[in-house]
Amino acid sequence: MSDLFLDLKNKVQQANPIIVFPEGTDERILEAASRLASEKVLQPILVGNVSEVEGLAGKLGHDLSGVQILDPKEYEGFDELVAAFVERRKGKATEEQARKALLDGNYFGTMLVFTGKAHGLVSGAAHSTADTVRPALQIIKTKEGVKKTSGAFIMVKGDEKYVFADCAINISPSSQDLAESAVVSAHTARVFGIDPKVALLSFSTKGSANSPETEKVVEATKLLADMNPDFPFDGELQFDAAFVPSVAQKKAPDSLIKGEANVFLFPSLEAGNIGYKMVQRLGGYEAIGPILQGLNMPVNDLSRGCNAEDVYKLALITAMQAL
Ligand SMILES: CC(C)(COP(=O)(O)OP(=O)(O)OC[C@H]1O[C@@H](n2cnc3c(N)ncnc32)[C@H](O)[C@@H]1OP(=O)(O)O)[C@@H](O)C(=O)NCCC(=O)NCCS
Ligand SMILES: CC(=O)OP(=O)(O)O
Repeated sequence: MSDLFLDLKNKVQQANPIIVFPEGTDERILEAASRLASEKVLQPILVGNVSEVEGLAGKLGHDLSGVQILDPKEYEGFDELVAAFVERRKGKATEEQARKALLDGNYFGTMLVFTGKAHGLVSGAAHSTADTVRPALQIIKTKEGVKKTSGAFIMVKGDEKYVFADCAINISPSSQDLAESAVVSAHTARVFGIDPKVALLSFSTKGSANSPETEKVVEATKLLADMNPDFPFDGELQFDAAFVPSVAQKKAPDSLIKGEANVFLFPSLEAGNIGYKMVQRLGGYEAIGPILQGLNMPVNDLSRGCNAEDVYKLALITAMQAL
């Protein structure tokens, strides 16, 4: 495991937080939860039918000592969660709707986090991003000053670390969304020991093309400048002008980041989601995330293409966000 994650593990281990995994019968989740508990890194809660979860763990040879299993149908605090859900949704859910929703692992797990019974949640190995994050958007909500959450990936290969955003949430971000996302992504970079140099990406560099799509990124760069952030940034830049110093010199000689960007803001979810998967699958980078940025409490999504190691690492990140 890289220094980044060994460091995270040491930090998290001291606090030993409770992390809920709504997909208790997913093999990758079981493997990661068993490992996290046996290494005493954190206290996992698996959501699911107890005999089903235990049966599968037994079959796969995973020890569940130190792992709690909660079945929403049998949970003794269920009525309390229903009342808290109805209260939080303020007229948007009846008691009957709340009872139905809370039988779903993602809603149940999110309410455990919201009510302080767990410190964070990791899901999405077997659910789409929409189904994983919707409960968090409705219940946990964004922090003061953050209008929209966005999904960042930490892309890691050896000592190289980059932040890619938004690869998961906002399908067609506005220029304001992009500027705000740049600020929270720079914050995410710092959490992972990256000194942020932010590029707002486009298919155009400094006016080499002109269209509503390029204008959106130009406008986002201006809005970001108005926010007076404490990190270097530039846009609109093509990826090569953002990442390769010799190309930056040709295409954007006055660029503040000089082809040394390490935080990349994609102009649309199409670009971000396709881009991260290409770098992961063709470039051989580990892609850890998506880390949901700007929420009040840590809830993180997995790609359905994840493996147990990805679950383990995203759980470490989630636990660290909870410290
Ligand atoms: C994220 C997503 C699921 C939200 O869509 P949705 O469920 O239709 O959202 P709605 O517009 O119904 O809003 C539901 C709630 O979430 C909130 N919300 C929606 N998007 C949000 C965002 N980006 N940040 C914060 N809150 C958000 C809304 O304000 C609303 O809150 P309310 O019910 O308290 O009023 C949707 O944008 C989506 O599907 N994105 C793409 C996900 C994806 O497939 N990614 C690729 C794989 S990673
Ligand atoms: C993040 C992501 O793309 O998730 P999935 O692969 O599950 O759609």
